[in-house]
Amino acid sequence: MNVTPMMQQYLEAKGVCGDAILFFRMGDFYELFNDDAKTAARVLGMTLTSRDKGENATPMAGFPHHQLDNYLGKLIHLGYRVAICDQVENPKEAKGIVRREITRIVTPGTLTDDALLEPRESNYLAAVALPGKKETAAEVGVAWVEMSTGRFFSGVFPTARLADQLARIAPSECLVPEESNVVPTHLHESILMTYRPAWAFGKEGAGEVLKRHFETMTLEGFGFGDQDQLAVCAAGAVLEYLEETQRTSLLHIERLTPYRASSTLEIDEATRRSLELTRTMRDGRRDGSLLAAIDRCVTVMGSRLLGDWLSNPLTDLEEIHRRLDGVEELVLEPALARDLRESLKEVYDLERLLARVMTGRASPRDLGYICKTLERLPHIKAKITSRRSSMLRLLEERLDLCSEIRSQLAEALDDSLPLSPRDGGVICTGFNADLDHLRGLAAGGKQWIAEYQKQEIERTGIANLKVGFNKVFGYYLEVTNVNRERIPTDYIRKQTLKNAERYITPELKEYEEKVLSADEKAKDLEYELFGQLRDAVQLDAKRIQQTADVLANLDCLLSLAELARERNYCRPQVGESAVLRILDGRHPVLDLKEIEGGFVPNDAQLDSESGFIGLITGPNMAGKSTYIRQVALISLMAQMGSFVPAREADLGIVDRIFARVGASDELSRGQSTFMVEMTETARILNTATNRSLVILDEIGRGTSTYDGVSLAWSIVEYLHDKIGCRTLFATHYHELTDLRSSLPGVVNLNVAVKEWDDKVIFLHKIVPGAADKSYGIYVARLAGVPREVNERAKQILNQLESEHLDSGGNAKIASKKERRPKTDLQLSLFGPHEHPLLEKLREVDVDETTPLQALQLLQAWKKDLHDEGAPGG
Ligand SMILES: Nc1ncnc2c1ncn2[C@@H]1O[C@H](COP(=O)(O)OP(=O)(O)OP(=O)(O)O)[C@@H](O)[C@H]1O
Repeated sequence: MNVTPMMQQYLEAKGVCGDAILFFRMGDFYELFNDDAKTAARVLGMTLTSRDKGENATPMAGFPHHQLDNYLGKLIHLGYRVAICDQVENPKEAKGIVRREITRIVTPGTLTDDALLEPRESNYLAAVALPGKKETAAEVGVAWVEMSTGRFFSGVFPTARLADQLARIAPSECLVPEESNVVPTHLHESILMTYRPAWAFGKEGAGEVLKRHFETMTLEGFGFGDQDQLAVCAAGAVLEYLEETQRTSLLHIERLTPYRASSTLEIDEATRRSLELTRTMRDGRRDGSLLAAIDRCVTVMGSRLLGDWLSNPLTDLEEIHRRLDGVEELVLEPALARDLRESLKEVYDLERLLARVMTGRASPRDLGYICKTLERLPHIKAKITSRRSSMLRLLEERLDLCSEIRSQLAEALDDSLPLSPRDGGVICTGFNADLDHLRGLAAGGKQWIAEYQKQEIERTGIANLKVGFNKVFGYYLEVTNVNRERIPTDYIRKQTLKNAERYITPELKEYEEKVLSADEKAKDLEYELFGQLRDAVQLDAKRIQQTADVLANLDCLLSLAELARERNYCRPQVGESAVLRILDGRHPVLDLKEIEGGFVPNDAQLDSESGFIGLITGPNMAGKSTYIRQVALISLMAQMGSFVPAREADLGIVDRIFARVGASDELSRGQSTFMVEMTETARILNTATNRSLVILDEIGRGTSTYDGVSLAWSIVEYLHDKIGCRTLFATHYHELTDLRSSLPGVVNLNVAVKEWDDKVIFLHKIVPGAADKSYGIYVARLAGVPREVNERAKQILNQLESEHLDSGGNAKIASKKERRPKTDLQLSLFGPHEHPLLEKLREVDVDETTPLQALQLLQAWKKDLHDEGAPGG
């Protein structure tokens, strides 16, 4: 097969971009070939064509170059890597075929394009390093970087906690050694796994790459010691990958911060999911999560940092108080807070702007945004000077005004700036004398041309003679054919049109030269000056980065203060003792929603005196899950330094929060709901300490009643006797309320319900004592289960309540004779003969049936009946 030189070039590029899809620039288009074209046709619906015919036929698909972001974005979000091969020389100057090179490889974790990033969310690339090839090793190193801002962290974690850490970081891509399966497969759905050669994670290579990048002899200066070897390996693998994929500078990654898990509250993966901290359980989106509900930041930097605060609540009392003090001061000074928020509204995304400067991608407009942001600083600094709280004082101290670079930018930049630095209009008049001179020349030349046109009209008497300009001939004189006779002899003909002729004169050409070259020189000079400005910003990068961090912190405090004021939150007392006392607590997310009758606040008290294990019984839909979740969220919010939705709260620091709430969709893990529930419960029992907070909902529901009760019973005993941690346990098993008599730390709670006129009203109020009824049947009625089924269920319930269970543990239902007086419901329902459905109905354990299951059963029964009645059925 003949390969054209262009195709040869394509194949070479393809050879070095691994499994990435290659966008190959040809003129004004990006083209995809072979399998790449087929993939794009399949996943993006691009039209598949063919280049050449016969044996050389090559599948091909393409799009206009200005749609790059669009196609790139789609592929990246679908989890593909994309390599971009651009033309790197001007086709006009090319000798032979134009030179092309891969200019970057874009992957989900290395995005820097604004168009492809969520402004309010961090986008991390992570790497996991293992000691040698040992997957069974006790520890792993994990590093993660945010390419668009340059934030870079690394730490060592127990291998058993890897999934928890990855859930916390939520990277979009993760580098792992080839052939390693260290990352649990269920995480592969949300994180693109990129396999790298083992050497990339090696001790020597990693150390070298880091030292070279940071230009240091050792990493001790960053706080890394011998025990952090794996953290260094992971960080090295990250940098090595960035060097390979990014063809731009990585200067904005100027620090590697060691991450110490001990200073943050541990939240495992399942808990994070159950509590919907930063994403919802149902669709994994930010909307609907706790973060979205509490975010009142006015800058995107603030929003990203708030996400970090929420994902990493603190355990250090002093640090928690520092944040709370800062929030409190802003709550108590609403005018100050308002003023600061107004100022922050004019602050741009300094972190990402700076990263663009460092990687050489900043536009003149970006520099303008940096300048505008820096101009807000003196006002902000003045406002936070001499404040009471140490947090605000510290922020004030760290807020570097960056005055020199600010005035440099302000003096140089024009008011309205272009996107491209090459088109001129970047530098304002008065900044550079040479530039002003060139612009004067260009403008003067234009003026001369206008005069010249006037003069020539007078000289020739041709009223419609005009001077025009095009790229091929430059300036010309245009005369319509009617006036051809009057053309002076010194006109030189250049171009003939249908109705007119175009001429030049030596004089015109001379001025053209002046104008064009002045214009061009002015643009070149502007480009040079722009480059100098960009370099100047680069030199001050550290200072600007620090200021960006201050602004983000300030915005977070203001956001928390705004929320506290808006929703009437209180400052929690946070201390060392193992108490949990909340008065009139509310669920931070539901509290914001319109709920009929309003959200009902609830108290909570867990401590060694009044009981540290709260056992909550109550009907379905009463609000048990909401209540226990709300207690966990309030504790967590307090430890991130936030005020909490309550009238009062006294919360002893917790080291870990465990929540097993609601069955999530576990099918993808290939495990039954019950298995997952027990695995998670096992983890809680094995890792909780007496400083932890445990929230359990309906444990044991997925198995038979006796199994379930027994398990739930022994779990509560274990938590009580062996762990002694604050616990809330919501359950349907009323039997468990007997635990109170044998375990002094257990306190029974239930959700108040009012019965009125055969109806049940959920009051959503948690009250002391055990629930005496289940109300599942009422809930089934609410869900729309037909009245007949409901009536019969009530009957069965009455029987069960009087007779309980038989010796085999099965629901004992009265025999036919006992059960059926003449007016009995079954007669009217199913006729005089025992219908097979009755047997099925008897088998139903109403206590164990959710409204949904009841509906499904009913549907199945109706179908049976229908099939039976059908002709021939
Ligand atoms: N304190 C409250 N104030 C007002 N409405 C509430 C309150 N708590 C819960 N609700 C409402 O009740 C609904 C059911 O709450 P929740 O899911 O917590 O009940 P549950 O007792 O856990 O039910 P199940 O046992 O069926 O899971 C919620 O969706 C909410 O609309």
